[in-house]
Amino acid sequence: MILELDCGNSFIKWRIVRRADAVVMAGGVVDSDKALLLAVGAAGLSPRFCRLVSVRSEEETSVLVEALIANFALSVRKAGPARELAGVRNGYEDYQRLGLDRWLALLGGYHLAKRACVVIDLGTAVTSDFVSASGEHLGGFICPGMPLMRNQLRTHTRRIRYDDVSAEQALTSLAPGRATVEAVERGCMLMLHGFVLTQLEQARAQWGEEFTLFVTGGDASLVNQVVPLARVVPDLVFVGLAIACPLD
Ligand SMILES: Nc1ncnc2c1ncn2[C@@H]1O[C@H](COP(=O)(O)OP(=O)(O)OP(=O)(O)O)[C@@H](O)[C@H]1O
Ligand SMILES: CC(C)(CO)[C@@H](O)C(=O)NCCC(=O)O
Ligand SMILES: [K+]
Repeated sequence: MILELDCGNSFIKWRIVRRADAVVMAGGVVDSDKALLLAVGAAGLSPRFCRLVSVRSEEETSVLVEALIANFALSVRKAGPARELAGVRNGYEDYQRLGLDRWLALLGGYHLAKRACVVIDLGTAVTSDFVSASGEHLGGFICPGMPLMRNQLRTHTRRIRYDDVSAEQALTSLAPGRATVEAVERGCMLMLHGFVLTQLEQARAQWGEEFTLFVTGGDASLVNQVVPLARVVPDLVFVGLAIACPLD
């Protein structure tokens, strides 16, 4: 069994896959190291190996790795930056600065598409990355995700206040809002839609229709309707993780 972790800024996505055939045996989303240790322990599968990607600080990541080793006596491999891997060339001026979750998701996308692709990851932040048919990573974009947009408005204004239930109800339509909650929720949603559509425009300008658009991340479902042809691959980071951290 292999424990796989995607340590994001807000949550840790985890799963345990069988080594022989990569079948997913257990998995989930947790919001702390402690919750992760509990969840993995409760799965009762005793993974002997762990591979992980983290966009957290070195210190935070080390604390987690130590805890995993102490609790489960497994050997841990961390994905690291690379100039080039699996036929893809990192497009950043300083390749070490590209977020490792982005790097793995685009490696996963290129591996699945085997042609030009755009990878959009909707989490705490929303990111987009472009890879050409020949495996050149052309760069990408970073902007705030839905939770950050809405929290910035709540934090920096005095009169924007509403609860989660009304937020969810507000999103049953995207018509102009007639209440604060509708105006904010629908406004932020349209920002997200607009972002996704401009990515599509840039891709078409470069490649015509010869590319694959991937959508991943916890909030992927928010943009489904605007890009019906997109491939929604929730575990794209894990696809890349297996490429970056092979066990043998
Ligand atoms: N306690 C929870 N249990 C199950 N799912 C949760 C829980 N908390 C959040 N989620 C969901 O898990 C997903 C988190 O994945 P996401 O890709 O957004 O990760 P993130 O850490 O916020 O972002 P990033 O990896 O980009 O930094 C979201 O869809 C969120 O709604
Ligand atoms: C952009 C995030 C936060 C998305 O999770 C992550 O990929 C990250 O911390 N990246 C480092 C900055 C960069 O990619 O340019
Ligand atoms: K992510």
